[in-house]
Amino acid sequence: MSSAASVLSIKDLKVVFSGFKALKGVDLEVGNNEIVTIIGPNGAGKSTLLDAIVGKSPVASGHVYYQGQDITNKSSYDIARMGIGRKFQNPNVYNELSVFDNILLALKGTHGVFASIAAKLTAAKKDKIIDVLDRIGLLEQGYSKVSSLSHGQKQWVEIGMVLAQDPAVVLLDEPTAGMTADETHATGEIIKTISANHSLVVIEHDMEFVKQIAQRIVVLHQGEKLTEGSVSEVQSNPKVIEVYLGREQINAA
Ligand SMILES: Nc1ncnc2c1ncn2[C@@H]1O[C@H](COP(=O)(O)OP(=O)(O)OP(=O)(O)O)[C@@H](O)[C@H]1O
Repeated sequence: MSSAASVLSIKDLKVVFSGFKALKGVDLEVGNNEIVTIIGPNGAGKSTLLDAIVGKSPVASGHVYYQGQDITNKSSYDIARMGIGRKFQNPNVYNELSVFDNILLALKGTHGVFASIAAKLTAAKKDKIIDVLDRIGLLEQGYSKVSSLSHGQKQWVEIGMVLAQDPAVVLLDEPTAGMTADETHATGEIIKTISANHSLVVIEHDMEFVKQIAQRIVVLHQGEKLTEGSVSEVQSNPKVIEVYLGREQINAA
């Protein structure tokens, strides 16, 4: 059974790759408009967890419920259509098209590059695209080619493409990878804005950024949930310091 208050409810999830247990029974609840941040050492199973939610990694046992419906092992296509949007680490944008056209192509119910751009744009679609551009902070760059944007701005276009699909849940895998400090901070503000209308699960390594956005942090380690809690709870947890934060501090020094 899923929890009534959760938009996403994960129960005892196990993922096994050729005998290797990447997830060993993970539970996770994500509430409406909540930002859940996942941290943990390399290989902890963070990406695998998001992959399992969107039907990209096969679930060996356990369940994923979305809005009370069991979506375990449904196809990625069906899960995306139902309302779970996923942004991957690498930008997957059309560089030679404008920011506006990239968002247009991602709009729900839009099919094919030529058909979408050639079709007459309804006022409703235009408003929707402008709203997305506003939320990702790229209104002024709407008619710029994506190729002219910075790395960080390209990442925001991709977030915009996810938003254009109207997902209830947005999953982001290291959204600030490769970004400057200013871009990282701006990404945090974008995520907070987005959370007014969506629930988010964000994998992140940058602890400053985690502190900026985090409401609840889940710590994964070797395929298991080590703990979860607020920033201060997690930061003062000796087990987390031992397996992750201590190491991060040494890396940052
Ligand atoms: N398709 C796969 N086939 C086999 N093993 C895999 C596969 N995907 C992930 N793994 C293994 O599962 C474990 C968890 O990987 P995962 O990418 O989920 O970790 P992560 O916490 O996201 O790490 P990172 O911070 O390095 O991205 C790793 O040991 C990885 O090598």
